[in-house]
Amino acid sequence: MENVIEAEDLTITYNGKVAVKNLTFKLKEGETLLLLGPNGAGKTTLLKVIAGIHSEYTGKITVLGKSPRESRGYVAYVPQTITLNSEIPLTVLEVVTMGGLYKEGIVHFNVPSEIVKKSLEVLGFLGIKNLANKPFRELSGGQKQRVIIARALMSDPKILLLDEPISALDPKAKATVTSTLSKIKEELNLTMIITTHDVNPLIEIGDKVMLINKKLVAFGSPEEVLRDEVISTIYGPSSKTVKVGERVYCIIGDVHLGGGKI
Ligand SMILES: Nc1ncnc2c1ncn2[C@@H]1O[C@H](COP(=O)(O)OP(=O)(O)OP(=O)(O)O)[C@@H](O)[C@H]1O
Repeated sequence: MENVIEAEDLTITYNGKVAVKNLTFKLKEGETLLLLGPNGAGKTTLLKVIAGIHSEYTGKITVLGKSPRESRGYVAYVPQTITLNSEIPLTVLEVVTMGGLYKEGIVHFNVPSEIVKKSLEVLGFLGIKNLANKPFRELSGGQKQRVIIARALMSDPKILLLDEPISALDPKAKATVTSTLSKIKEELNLTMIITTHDVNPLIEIGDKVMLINKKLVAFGSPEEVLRDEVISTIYGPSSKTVKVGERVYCIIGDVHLGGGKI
């Protein structure tokens, strides 16, 4: 397996001010990285650098062997906030076709039939073809997130970056979005980086976990990173990990890592 992302001593700044520093890690093709850290830790900032949309950094980072800017066409970035004007009554199909139109650089409303066909295929692949003609703004949070993921897949990315895809969802919707991501991982073999405050629902799809807090705190397998002595350095002495079967889960005080109450 090839390394698709390599960072060495990466320090990212905004107008000269350090946001996150000294990140060194490698991610192989098809691996899923769960990126954790408290508010302001630098998670979104790192995704933006990998996506080639923020370039103020020192150190080295390559994406698919090139600079992030050069690899932009192969990376899909799903931001935390879905910026679709809810005043415009777009259907799900229209939202997904947008992903194909961006790729082709097309800016007219006469959507080529092959893009419509592909959009329906992608919706079918994610098991939500039945939503195609529904107004996007009327969907539940979990349905919206899956549609936005479908839109990101329209550009045939090799790398999928997802910023907080399960935050603000109820536990059932978290599980549905996680199984969508699991399907993408299994069947499309994409390399994914997923930021989250709630690692537990996603733990089953994480090959690697990175914990940052303005610098690299830990990077490795879930078992290597999700240990009491590691997470307590960031989340305090009452944070704990528990092993259930083969999986490790995090508990912080009476809440899971940034997530729901237990
Ligand atoms: N556009 C910007 N200009 C200046 N500083 C910024 C900008 N975006 C983020 N920062 C700063 O960079 C640091 C990291 O922010 P970032 O949004 O990457 O954190 P995060 O881990 O994603 O946080 P959260 O979990 O709250 O989304 C913070 O100190 C933040 O204030």
